[in-house]
Amino acid sequence: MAQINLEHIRHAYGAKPKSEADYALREVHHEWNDGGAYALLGPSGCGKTTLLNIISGLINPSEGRILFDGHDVTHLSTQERNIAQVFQFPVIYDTMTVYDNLAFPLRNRHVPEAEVDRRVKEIIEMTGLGGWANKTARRLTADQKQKISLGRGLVRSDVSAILFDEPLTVIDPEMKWVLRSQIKRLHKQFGFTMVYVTHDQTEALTFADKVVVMYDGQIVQIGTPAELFERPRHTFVGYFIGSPGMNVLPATIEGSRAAVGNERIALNFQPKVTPGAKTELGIRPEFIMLGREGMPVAITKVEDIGRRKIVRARFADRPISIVVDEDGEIPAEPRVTFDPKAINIYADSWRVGEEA
Ligand SMILES: Nc1ncnc2c1ncn2[C@@H]1O[C@H](COP(=O)(O)OP(=O)(O)OP(=O)(O)O)[C@@H](O)[C@H]1O
Repeated sequence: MAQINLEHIRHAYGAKPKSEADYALREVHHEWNDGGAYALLGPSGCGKTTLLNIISGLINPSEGRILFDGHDVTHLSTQERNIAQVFQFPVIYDTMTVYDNLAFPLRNRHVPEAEVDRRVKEIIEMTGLGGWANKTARRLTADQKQKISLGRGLVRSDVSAILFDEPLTVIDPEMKWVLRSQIKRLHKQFGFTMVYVTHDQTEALTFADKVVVMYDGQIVQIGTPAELFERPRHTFVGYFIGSPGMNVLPATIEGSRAAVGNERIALNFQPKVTPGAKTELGIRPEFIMLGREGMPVAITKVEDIGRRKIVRARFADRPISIVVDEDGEIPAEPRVTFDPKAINIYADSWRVGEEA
Protein backbone atom coordinates (compact mmCIF):
# COMPACT_ATOMS: atom_id res chain seq x y z
CA MET A 1 0.00 0.00 0.00
CA ALA A 2 1.21 3.49 -0.67
CA GLN A 3 0.97 7.07 0.40
CA ILE A 4 -0.04 9.12 -2.64
CA ASN A 5 1.22 12.64 -3.20
CA LEU A 6 -0.39 14.73 -5.92
CA GLU A 7 1.93 17.64 -6.58
CA HIS A 8 0.48 20.64 -8.42
CA ILE A 9 -1.42 18.45 -10.89
CA ARG A 10 -3.17 20.20 -13.77
CA HIS A 11 -4.67 18.60 -16.82
CA ALA A 12 -6.07 19.86 -20.12
CA TYR A 13 -7.36 17.43 -22.77
CA GLY A 14 -6.66 19.86 -25.63
CA ALA A 15 -3.18 20.97 -26.69
CA LYS A 16 -1.97 24.43 -25.68
CA PRO A 17 -4.53 25.42 -23.00
CA LYS A 18 -4.88 29.20 -22.90
CA SER A 19 -7.09 29.92 -19.91
CA GLU A 20 -8.26 28.22 -16.69
CA ALA A 21 -11.42 27.14 -18.52
CA ASP A 22 -9.33 24.90 -20.81
CA TYR A 23 -8.26 22.72 -17.87
CA ALA A 24 -10.38 19.70 -16.83
CA LEU A 25 -8.29 19.74 -13.62
CA ARG A 26 -7.26 23.20 -12.54
CA GLU A 27 -4.91 22.48 -9.60
CA VAL A 28 -4.72 19.49 -7.32
CA HIS A 29 -2.09 19.47 -4.60
CA HIS A 30 -2.69 16.98 -1.78
CA GLU A 31 -1.25 14.11 0.20
CA TRP A 32 -3.36 10.98 0.67
CA ASN A 33 -2.40 8.70 3.54
CA ASP A 34 -1.19 5.15 3.19
CA GLY A 35 -4.14 2.88 3.99
CA GLY A 36 -6.74 5.65 3.72
CA ALA A 37 -10.17 5.11 2.14
CA TYR A 38 -10.98 8.18 0.04
CA ALA A 39 -14.17 8.86 -1.88
CA LEU A 40 -13.99 11.32 -4.77
CA LEU A 41 -17.40 12.97 -4.82
CA GLY A 42 -18.75 15.63 -7.14
CA PRO A 43 -21.20 16.37 -9.94
CA SER A 44 -20.85 15.09 -13.48
CA GLY A 45 -17.95 16.69 -15.34
CA CYS A 46 -16.10 18.04 -12.26
CA GLY A 47 -12.96 15.99 -13.04
CA LYS A 48 -13.26 12.86 -10.84
CA THR A 49 -12.48 10.32 -13.55
CA THR A 50 -9.68 12.50 -14.92
CA LEU A 51 -8.02 12.58 -11.50
CA LEU A 52 -8.52 8.83 -10.99
CA ASN A 53 -6.99 8.08 -14.39
CA ILE A 54 -4.02 10.29 -13.56
CA ILE A 55 -3.46 8.33 -10.34
CA SER A 56 -3.74 5.02 -12.17
CA GLY A 57 -1.48 6.05 -15.05
CA LEU A 58 -4.09 5.90 -17.82
CA ILE A 59 -3.59 9.65 -18.32
CA ASN A 60 -0.35 11.61 -18.14
CA PRO A 61 -1.07 14.96 -16.47
CA SER A 62 -0.25 18.12 -18.46
CA GLU A 63 1.54 19.48 -15.40
CA GLY A 64 2.68 18.25 -11.97
CA ARG A 65 3.97 15.02 -10.45
CA ILE A 66 2.56 11.96 -8.66
CA LEU A 67 4.55 10.22 -5.96
CA PHE A 68 3.84 6.81 -4.44
CA ASP A 69 5.68 6.50 -1.12
CA GLY A 70 7.98 9.32 -2.19
CA HIS A 71 8.86 7.76 -5.61
CA ASP A 72 7.96 9.69 -8.73
CA VAL A 73 5.57 7.49 -10.75
CA THR A 74 4.28 10.21 -13.10
CA HIS A 75 5.62 8.47 -16.19
CA LEU A 76 5.07 4.85 -15.11
CA SER A 77 2.31 2.61 -16.53
CA THR A 78 -0.60 1.30 -14.44
CA GLN A 79 1.12 -2.07 -14.22
CA GLU A 80 4.39 -0.54 -13.10
CA ARG A 81 2.51 1.44 -10.46
CA ASN A 82 0.99 -1.83 -9.21
CA ILE A 83 -2.57 -0.55 -9.13
CA ALA A 84 -5.81 -2.57 -9.13
CA GLN A 85 -8.78 -0.95 -10.85
CA VAL A 86 -12.51 -1.57 -10.92
CA PHE A 87 -14.47 0.26 -13.58
CA GLN A 88 -18.15 1.12 -13.91
CA PHE A 89 -18.77 -1.81 -16.28
CA PRO A 90 -17.43 -5.37 -15.99
CA VAL A 91 -13.97 -6.17 -17.34
CA ILE A 92 -13.69 -9.97 -17.21
CA TYR A 93 -12.75 -12.97 -19.35
CA ASP A 94 -16.01 -14.42 -20.68
CA THR A 95 -14.56 -17.82 -21.56
CA MET A 96 -12.97 -18.45 -18.16
CA THR A 97 -14.82 -19.79 -15.12
CA VAL A 98 -15.69 -17.42 -12.30
CA TYR A 99 -12.97 -19.09 -10.19
CA ASP A 100 -10.30 -18.66 -12.88
CA ASN A 101 -11.29 -15.05 -13.48
CA LEU A 102 -10.66 -14.31 -9.81
CA ALA A 103 -7.48 -16.38 -9.69
CA PHE A 104 -6.03 -14.71 -12.80
CA PRO A 105 -4.46 -11.59 -11.16
CA LEU A 106 -2.81 -13.83 -8.54
CA ARG A 107 -1.55 -16.55 -10.92
CA ASN A 108 -0.17 -13.80 -13.12
CA ARG A 109 2.02 -12.80 -10.20
CA HIS A 110 3.03 -16.41 -9.44
CA VAL A 111 1.24 -16.52 -6.09
CA PRO A 112 1.41 -20.12 -4.69
CA GLU A 113 -1.70 -22.12 -5.64
CA ALA A 114 -2.75 -22.75 -2.01
CA GLU A 115 -2.79 -18.99 -1.37
CA VAL A 116 -4.67 -18.43 -4.66
CA ASP A 117 -7.32 -20.91 -3.53
CA ARG A 118 -7.68 -19.30 -0.10
CA ARG A 119 -8.04 -15.75 -1.46
CA VAL A 120 -10.38 -16.72 -4.33
CA LYS A 121 -12.68 -18.64 -1.98
CA GLU A 122 -12.81 -15.66 0.35
CA ILE A 123 -13.81 -13.34 -2.52
CA ILE A 124 -16.37 -15.84 -3.85
CA GLU A 125 -17.99 -15.91 -0.43
CA MET A 126 -17.93 -12.13 -0.17
CA THR A 127 -19.62 -11.62 -3.53
CA GLY A 128 -22.17 -14.41 -3.04
CA LEU A 129 -21.08 -16.17 -6.25
CA GLY A 130 -20.61 -19.55 -4.52
CA GLY A 131 -22.83 -21.59 -6.81
CA TRP A 132 -21.14 -20.14 -9.91
CA ALA A 133 -17.47 -20.79 -9.18
CA ASN A 134 -17.05 -23.44 -11.91
CA LYS A 135 -19.36 -21.90 -14.52
CA THR A 136 -18.04 -19.79 -17.35
CA ALA A 137 -18.48 -16.06 -16.81
CA ARG A 138 -20.31 -15.65 -20.14
CA ARG A 139 -23.50 -17.05 -18.61
CA LEU A 140 -23.69 -14.55 -15.78
CA THR A 141 -25.92 -11.47 -15.53
CA ALA A 142 -24.44 -7.95 -15.75
CA ASP A 143 -24.42 -7.45 -12.00
CA GLN A 144 -22.86 -10.87 -11.36
CA LYS A 145 -20.15 -9.99 -13.88
CA GLN A 146 -19.55 -6.72 -12.07
CA LYS A 147 -19.15 -8.62 -8.80
CA ILE A 148 -16.35 -10.59 -10.48
CA SER A 149 -14.72 -7.32 -11.59
CA LEU A 150 -14.94 -6.09 -8.03
CA GLY A 151 -13.52 -9.38 -6.76
CA ARG A 152 -10.62 -9.17 -9.22
CA GLY A 153 -9.83 -5.71 -7.85
CA LEU A 154 -9.87 -6.94 -4.27
CA VAL A 155 -8.20 -10.32 -4.63
CA ARG A 156 -4.57 -9.14 -4.46
CA SER A 157 -3.25 -7.91 -1.14
CA ASP A 158 0.05 -6.49 -2.48
CA VAL A 159 -1.20 -3.57 -4.60
CA SER A 160 -0.18 0.07 -4.05
CA ALA A 161 -3.81 1.18 -4.23
CA ILE A 162 -7.22 0.04 -5.43
CA LEU A 163 -9.12 2.50 -7.57
CA PHE A 164 -12.87 2.23 -8.08
CA ASP A 165 -14.77 4.25 -10.70
CA GLU A 166 -18.46 4.13 -9.78
CA PRO A 167 -18.27 0.33 -9.46
CA LEU A 168 -21.76 -0.25 -8.09
CA THR A 169 -23.74 1.53 -10.84
CA VAL A 170 -25.00 -1.73 -12.35
CA ILE A 171 -25.61 -3.49 -9.01
CA ASP A 172 -29.14 -3.59 -7.56
CA PRO A 173 -29.77 -1.35 -4.50
CA GLU A 174 -29.92 -4.12 -1.85
CA MET A 175 -26.70 -5.77 -3.05
CA LYS A 176 -25.03 -2.34 -3.32
CA TRP A 177 -25.33 -1.92 0.42
CA VAL A 178 -23.96 -5.41 1.08
CA LEU A 179 -20.97 -4.98 -1.24
CA ARG A 180 -20.15 -1.54 0.11
CA SER A 181 -20.04 -2.89 3.67
CA GLN A 182 -17.85 -5.78 2.53
CA ILE A 183 -15.41 -3.48 0.74
CA LYS A 184 -15.21 -1.51 3.96
CA ARG A 185 -14.58 -4.67 5.97
CA LEU A 186 -11.78 -5.75 3.60
CA HIS A 187 -10.30 -2.27 3.89
CA LYS A 188 -10.18 -2.59 7.69
CA GLN A 189 -8.70 -6.09 7.43
CA PHE A 190 -5.99 -5.39 4.82
CA GLY A 191 -5.48 -1.62 5.10
CA PHE A 192 -5.63 -1.00 1.33
CA THR A 193 -5.24 2.58 0.09
CA MET A 194 -8.54 3.02 -1.72
CA VAL A 195 -9.87 5.74 -3.97
CA TYR A 196 -13.52 5.46 -4.85
CA VAL A 197 -15.23 7.72 -7.40
CA THR A 198 -18.92 8.37 -7.02
CA HIS A 199 -21.47 11.11 -7.48
CA ASP A 200 -23.72 9.61 -4.79
CA GLN A 201 -23.21 11.26 -1.41
CA THR A 202 -24.63 8.32 0.59
CA GLU A 203 -22.17 6.00 -1.11
CA ALA A 204 -19.26 8.38 -0.40
CA LEU A 205 -20.20 9.07 3.19
CA THR A 206 -20.68 5.40 4.11
CA PHE A 207 -17.59 4.15 2.28
CA ALA A 208 -14.86 6.63 3.07
CA ASP A 209 -12.82 7.81 6.04
CA LYS A 210 -12.19 10.97 4.06
CA VAL A 211 -14.45 12.42 1.38
CA VAL A 212 -12.74 14.46 -1.34
CA VAL A 213 -15.30 16.89 -2.75
CA MET A 214 -14.57 18.10 -6.27
CA TYR A 215 -16.18 21.00 -8.07
CA ASP A 216 -15.28 22.57 -11.37
CA GLY A 217 -11.86 20.93 -11.78
CA GLN A 218 -10.72 21.50 -8.20
CA ILE A 219 -10.76 19.73 -4.85
CA VAL A 220 -12.79 22.08 -2.68
CA GLN A 221 -12.58 20.09 0.57
CA ILE A 222 -11.16 16.87 1.97
CA GLY A 223 -12.81 15.95 5.23
CA THR A 224 -14.63 13.45 7.37
CA PRO A 225 -18.40 13.30 6.83
CA ALA A 226 -18.84 15.32 10.07
CA GLU A 227 -16.42 18.05 8.91
CA LEU A 228 -18.21 18.35 5.57
CA PHE A 229 -21.52 18.65 7.36
CA GLU A 230 -20.49 21.07 10.10
CA ARG A 231 -17.83 23.20 8.44
CA PRO A 232 -18.19 23.20 4.64
CA ARG A 233 -15.12 25.04 3.32
CA HIS A 234 -16.93 26.11 0.16
CA THR A 235 -20.59 26.94 -0.39
CA PHE A 236 -20.71 24.14 -3.00
CA VAL A 237 -19.91 21.57 -0.27
CA GLY A 238 -22.75 23.06 1.76
CA TYR A 239 -25.24 22.63 -1.12
CA PHE A 240 -23.99 19.24 -2.26
CA ILE A 241 -23.71 17.43 1.10
CA GLY A 242 -26.91 17.11 3.09
CA SER A 243 -30.52 16.82 2.08
CA PRO A 244 -31.71 19.48 1.77
CA GLY A 245 -28.40 21.29 1.42
CA MET A 246 -27.17 24.26 3.43
CA ASN A 247 -29.07 27.56 3.21
CA VAL A 248 -26.76 30.22 1.77
CA LEU A 249 -27.96 33.80 2.21
CA PRO A 250 -26.34 37.04 1.01
CA ALA A 251 -25.12 38.91 4.07
CA THR A 252 -23.08 41.88 5.16
CA ILE A 253 -20.84 41.58 8.18
CA GLU A 254 -21.03 44.15 10.95
CA GLY A 255 -18.44 43.13 13.55
CA SER A 256 -19.83 40.01 15.17
CA ARG A 257 -23.24 40.28 13.55
CA ALA A 258 -24.44 39.43 10.05
CA ALA A 259 -27.13 41.48 8.32
CA VAL A 260 -29.42 39.52 6.03
CA GLY A 261 -31.96 41.89 4.49
CA ASN A 262 -33.32 43.87 7.46
CA GLU A 263 -32.51 41.14 9.98
CA ARG A 264 -29.47 41.14 12.28
CA ILE A 265 -28.07 37.75 13.22
CA ALA A 266 -25.68 37.26 16.15
CA LEU A 267 -22.45 35.38 15.42
CA ASN A 268 -20.19 33.78 18.01
CA PHE A 269 -17.09 35.11 16.24
CA GLN A 270 -15.93 38.13 14.26
CA PRO A 271 -15.39 36.98 10.67
CA LYS A 272 -12.38 38.22 8.77
CA VAL A 273 -13.75 39.37 5.44
CA THR A 274 -11.80 41.28 2.83
CA PRO A 275 -13.51 44.46 1.66
CA GLY A 276 -15.32 44.02 -1.65
CA ALA A 277 -15.76 40.23 -1.32
CA LYS A 278 -19.20 38.70 -1.89
CA THR A 279 -20.20 37.67 1.66
CA GLU A 280 -22.74 35.01 2.52
CA LEU A 281 -24.10 33.32 5.62
CA GLY A 282 -24.48 29.54 5.55
CA ILE A 283 -26.71 27.60 7.93
CA ARG A 284 -27.95 24.04 7.61
CA PRO A 285 -31.73 23.46 7.76
CA GLU A 286 -31.20 21.29 10.88
CA PHE A 287 -29.87 24.29 12.87
CA ILE A 288 -32.69 26.75 12.27
CA MET A 289 -35.18 26.67 15.15
CA LEU A 290 -38.78 27.30 14.17
CA GLY A 291 -41.03 28.68 16.90
CA ARG A 292 -42.77 31.75 18.25
CA GLU A 293 -39.61 33.75 18.89
CA GLY A 294 -36.99 35.31 16.70
CA MET A 295 -37.15 36.64 13.15
CA PRO A 296 -40.31 36.37 11.04
CA VAL A 297 -40.61 33.83 8.19
CA ALA A 298 -43.39 33.05 5.73
CA ILE A 299 -43.96 29.32 5.23
CA THR A 300 -44.60 28.27 1.66
CA LYS A 301 -44.69 24.46 1.94
CA VAL A 302 -44.32 21.63 4.43
CA GLU A 303 -42.95 18.29 3.19
CA ASP A 304 -43.47 15.27 5.41
CA ILE A 305 -40.53 12.86 5.03
CA GLY A 306 -41.29 10.36 7.80
CA ARG A 307 -39.52 11.20 11.03
CA ARG A 308 -38.82 14.77 9.98
CA LYS A 309 -40.57 17.55 8.16
CA ILE A 310 -38.93 19.91 5.71
CA VAL A 311 -40.42 23.38 5.97
CA ARG A 312 -39.87 25.61 2.94
CA ALA A 313 -40.14 29.27 3.81
CA ARG A 314 -39.17 32.79 2.81
CA PHE A 315 -36.81 34.65 5.10
CA ALA A 316 -35.62 38.21 4.38
CA ASP A 317 -37.11 37.71 0.92
CA ARG A 318 -35.06 34.57 0.21
CA PRO A 319 -36.11 30.92 0.10
CA ILE A 320 -34.85 28.82 3.04
CA SER A 321 -35.36 25.25 4.22
CA ILE A 322 -35.86 24.29 7.86
CA VAL A 323 -35.87 20.74 9.23
CA VAL A 324 -38.26 20.09 12.12
CA ASP A 325 -39.13 16.91 14.02
CA GLU A 326 -42.20 14.99 12.95
CA ASP A 327 -44.13 16.28 16.00
CA GLY A 328 -42.57 19.80 15.93
CA GLU A 329 -45.11 22.60 16.16
CA ILE A 330 -45.58 25.00 13.26
CA PRO A 331 -46.97 28.21 14.82
CA ALA A 332 -49.51 30.43 13.06
CA GLU A 333 -47.04 33.34 13.21
CA PRO A 334 -43.79 31.49 12.65
CA ARG A 335 -40.41 32.89 13.64
CA VAL A 336 -36.89 31.51 13.45
CA THR A 337 -33.62 31.66 15.36
CA PHE A 338 -30.27 30.50 13.99
CA ASP A 339 -27.93 28.47 16.21
CA PRO A 340 -24.79 30.68 16.29
CA LYS A 341 -22.50 27.61 16.63
CA ALA A 342 -23.77 26.31 13.30
CA ILE A 343 -23.32 29.50 11.27
CA ASN A 344 -20.54 29.67 8.67
CA ILE A 345 -19.56 32.86 6.87
CA TYR A 346 -18.28 32.78 3.27
CA ALA A 347 -16.35 35.36 1.25
CA ASP A 348 -16.40 34.74 -2.51
CA SER A 349 -17.75 31.23 -1.76
CA TRP A 350 -14.88 30.21 0.61
CA ARG A 351 -15.39 29.88 4.36
CA VAL A 352 -13.70 32.58 6.40
CA GLY A 353 -12.16 32.30 9.84
CA GLU A 354 -12.05 34.69 12.74
CA GLU A 355 -10.57 38.21 12.76
CA ALA A 356 -7.11 37.96 14.37
N1 LIG B 1 -11.18 12.34 -23.42
C1 LIG B 1 -11.60 13.57 -23.21
N2 LIG B 1 -11.40 14.54 -24.13
C2 LIG B 1 -11.80 15.82 -23.92
N3 LIG B 1 -12.43 16.23 -22.80
C3 LIG B 1 -12.67 15.32 -21.86
C4 LIG B 1 -12.27 13.95 -22.00
N4 LIG B 1 -12.63 13.28 -20.87
C5 LIG B 1 -13.23 14.19 -20.07
N5 LIG B 1 -13.25 15.41 -20.65
C6 LIG B 1 -13.80 16.65 -20.07
O1 LIG B 1 -13.11 16.91 -18.85
C7 LIG B 1 -14.01 17.35 -17.83
C8 LIG B 1 -13.93 16.42 -16.62
O2 LIG B 1 -14.43 15.12 -17.02
P1 LIG B 1 -14.41 13.85 -16.06
O3 LIG B 1 -14.88 12.68 -16.86
O4 LIG B 1 -13.10 13.75 -15.38
O5 LIG B 1 -15.52 14.26 -14.99
P2 LIG B 1 -16.30 13.34 -13.95
O6 LIG B 1 -16.40 14.17 -12.71
O7 LIG B 1 -15.65 12.02 -13.82
O8 LIG B 1 -17.72 13.22 -14.63
P3 LIG B 1 -18.74 11.94 -14.68
O9 LIG B 1 -19.28 11.81 -13.26
O10 LIG B 1 -19.77 12.40 -15.64
O11 LIG B 1 -17.95 10.76 -15.11
C9 LIG B 1 -15.38 17.42 -18.48
O12 LIG B 1 -15.61 18.73 -18.89
C10 LIG B 1 -15.26 16.49 -19.67
O13 LIG B 1 -16.12 16.89 -20.72
